[in-house]
Amino acid sequence: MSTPNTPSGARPEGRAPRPHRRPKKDPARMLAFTALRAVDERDAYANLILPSLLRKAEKNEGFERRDAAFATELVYGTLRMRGSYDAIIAACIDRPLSKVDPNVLDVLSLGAHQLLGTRIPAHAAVSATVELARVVLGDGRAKFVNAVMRRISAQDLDAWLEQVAPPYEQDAEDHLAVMHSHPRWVVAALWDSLGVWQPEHCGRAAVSELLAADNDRPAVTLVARPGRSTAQELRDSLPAEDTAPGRWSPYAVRLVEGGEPGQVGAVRENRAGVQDEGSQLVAAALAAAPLDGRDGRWLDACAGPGGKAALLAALASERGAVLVASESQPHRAALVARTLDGNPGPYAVITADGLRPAWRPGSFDRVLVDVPCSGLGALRRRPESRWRRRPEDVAAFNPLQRGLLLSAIEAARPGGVVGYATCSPHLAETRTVVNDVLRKRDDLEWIDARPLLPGVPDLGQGPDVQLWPHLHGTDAMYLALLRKKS
Ligand SMILES: C[S@@+](CC[C@H](N)C(=O)[O-])C[C@H]1O[C@@H](n2cnc3c(N)ncnc32)[C@H](O)[C@@H]1O
Repeated sequence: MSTPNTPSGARPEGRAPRPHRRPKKDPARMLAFTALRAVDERDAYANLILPSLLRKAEKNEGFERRDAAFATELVYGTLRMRGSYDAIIAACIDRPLSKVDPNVLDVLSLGAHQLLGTRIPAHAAVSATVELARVVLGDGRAKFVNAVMRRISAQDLDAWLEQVAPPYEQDAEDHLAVMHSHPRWVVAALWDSLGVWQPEHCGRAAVSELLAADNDRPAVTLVARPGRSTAQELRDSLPAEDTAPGRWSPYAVRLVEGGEPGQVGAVRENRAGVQDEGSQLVAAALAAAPLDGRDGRWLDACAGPGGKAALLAALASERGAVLVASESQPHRAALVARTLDGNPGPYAVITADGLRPAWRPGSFDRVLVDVPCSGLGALRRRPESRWRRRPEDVAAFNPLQRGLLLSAIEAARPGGVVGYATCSPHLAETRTVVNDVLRKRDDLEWIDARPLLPGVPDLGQGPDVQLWPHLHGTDAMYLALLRKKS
């Protein structure tokens, strides 16, 4: 609070002027603010900018693991919950959010997350946010931040959401969008898809669970590349309490709080990697699809950065087959080469446009085409992407998705198998693409993928499969398997 001056400008007797105190710099909060600004201003990706800021802070500011974990939680949590926090901040100020300086809004969002999404005591969250505001915004705007933070601290998250979300009965999608911090169009798209795949479990409770799962931090999952390491080896290389077995994939190990992939020798040696179980299931299902005749040439037509290719290459090696991993972006092809390095059997990494194939038609026995997509199935991992994506992006991907699937079909021999995968449950990117292609061709048989994901429940009516974060604990991967008739 500033001390009011007397009319003459002299301070009232007996009250010494408060000495100006330099604001205290808090490195973790400063770093979180810098990361948020980069995401907002330069469209940076949090999962890329944050590790580089943390590396610098470790080197120059002596950041420890605890500081890094705190800064990461601040950035990821704030970005994920931004929709809910914006609605709450809007209720605490008397002008539209669009009129608030984005720097101020980022400080307020970080503060709202500390107040409403962490266990930091309210007084500490308010004072740390005001200190941050003094450093990055100056004393004048810090007073505004102080006032808003005090209003936010008046109630907890549930009470705020109850107050600011429109009633469910009035507008169900808007209600869920505010409650679970998703754009409304994403709520609508996920709900539509859930309704098709899980008609019995697609009511308010189920869709709320799905949206809430998008806001959970996903556990880090490792893949033991077959023939190169085993799940048991991975578990043995960490303290028992740091790991849990995979739920569905025989190659998976889940890291629980505290487990670090870098501590695992097999990961450092590329014999294992970090990979969501959904992706492991997709690669394993393609490899397990029944096939008559030759089974020696496999293609991953959209391989970058190489997670599924590495599992496929390891499985191919065990069977004496060769994997060609193809990717259109040279820098991503380089990542594929790095991921596949040391694979025991033969493989090739090439840079090629899947729409203009570098191979003769009918060359391959198994083909995976894991197409570029909206990524709505991996919102847990990329906290800013839900705010960046637009509904029109989905339509924009469609011609490429269809083209890549048709090309993959051309690449397969008669009798060969094609797996069409997306990391999105949006119907326009999944079943609609496959149905469109099936309508145009009579040389394809739609294989039931469900038995190829043994033990995995709630996969729908088939023949394709859709995984869900709230049901399977995986990204929302989609897989359709097609066999080219002989
Ligand atoms: C969803 S990602 C694949 C992820 C990968 N399968 C994995 O598990 O690591 C899609 C990839 O397709 C690539 N891509 C986009 N257009 C392509 C094209 N026309 N031909 C080949 N690859 C393409 C993108 O660069 C991206 O690396």
